[in-house]
Amino acid sequence: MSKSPRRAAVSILRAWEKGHVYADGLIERHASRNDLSSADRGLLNAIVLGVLRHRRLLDHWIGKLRKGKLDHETRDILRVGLCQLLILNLPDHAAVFETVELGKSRGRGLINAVMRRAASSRQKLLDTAELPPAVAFSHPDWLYNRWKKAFGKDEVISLMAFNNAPAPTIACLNPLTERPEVPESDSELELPTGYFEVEGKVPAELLAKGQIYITDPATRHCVDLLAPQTGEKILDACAAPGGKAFLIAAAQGSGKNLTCTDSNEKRLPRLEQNLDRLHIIPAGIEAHDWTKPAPEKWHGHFDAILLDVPCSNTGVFRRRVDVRWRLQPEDITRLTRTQTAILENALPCLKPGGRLVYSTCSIEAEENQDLVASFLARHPQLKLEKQHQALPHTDGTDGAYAALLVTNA
Ligand SMILES: C[S@@+](CC[C@H](N)C(=O)[O-])C[C@H]1O[C@@H](n2cnc3c(N)ncnc32)[C@H](O)[C@@H]1O
Repeated sequence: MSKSPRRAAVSILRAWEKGHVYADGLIERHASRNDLSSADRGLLNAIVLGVLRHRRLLDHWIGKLRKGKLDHETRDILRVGLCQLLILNLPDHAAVFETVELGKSRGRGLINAVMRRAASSRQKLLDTAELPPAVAFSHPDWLYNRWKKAFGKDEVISLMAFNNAPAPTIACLNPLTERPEVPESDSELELPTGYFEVEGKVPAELLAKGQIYITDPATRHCVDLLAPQTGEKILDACAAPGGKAFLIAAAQGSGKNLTCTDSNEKRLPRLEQNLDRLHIIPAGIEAHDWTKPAPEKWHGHFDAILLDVPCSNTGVFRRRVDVRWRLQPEDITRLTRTQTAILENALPCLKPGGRLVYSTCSIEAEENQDLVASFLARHPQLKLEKQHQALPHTDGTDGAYAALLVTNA
């Protein structure tokens, strides 16, 4: 039986709180399980992402509207209700009535009272100017403090505001297939050639035929730095689900000299399917954990290597809305150890004179510029040719870092 999207939102928030699964996966699973219409799917998505983006502010409002303890379920119902009322601006009567319906009979009086109080004090609640920025823009204190140190207070506020705005869906045309008719668009985004904003429904047919790939334009920086040439042997070491492998094959005119690896075997079928749909037959797809030494067969084998390493994802918070609540400071330190090991083990696989691009979707210097600088200090045969850091709030794209390292011939 079809469940209301609001009820599904509460179940998802409960599951999210208890487990380690990311929100996108939970939304997809619940939407299919409950057989939601596309309008209801849209509402479910907006509510869950809205609650996760504005979680800290919603809790601040709940604290203002109701003193005393709340059980977890009632708190989630109130988050869902206040998100509809104050973030999504849905009509008061629907937001209040539908939210009260979500409660068990003994809790409905409380939910009703909080929702009505919120509706009548809307203006006051929405005036967040006096709140600490990390509360007003719903980010953890440690990240706010870290970014304030790195970027300055004004910039961190623009960054947090950017992270809370819904992200556009952007598609890249596949130059390996016939150019399709692209849907008309009123997009105001300035996009590179070959990219367009998808407004409304994603064109399923173009996707299925491999004529487009959904991606953010920031993902191209690392491949631009790598500058793959036709005929070169290239390794995409952390390749799943295949976004950058697609760009490399597109630049080379085919995937026949491209080797893709990933340590997560479960992600390999999706990588293979994506490449297949995009008309790319790579030289090989293999499971390999690059924190371990490279197999002998790859030593000195590649003209160019892309290391699109696992990272904190701090550049993509507007798309991965719940990462800010999962990430801990010690995760960044742990990730830098993995990133360094991947670099060290991939380096011997370059041919003399080869090129290596290290890339992340992080905006943390510790994972980017600092890590590359220490790597270079240990390998004087390498030179930093170029690096590029895209910042979400200044570039208007996802955050991304890429560094091109070249070896002496
Ligand atoms: C940022 S994602 C790569 C995205 C991909 N390049 C794309 O454009 O679609 C990082 C990938 O690194 C993989 N990974 C994590 N640790 C790894 C390791 N030690 N060796 C190889 N791959 C690893 C993850 O499974 C994940 O698929």
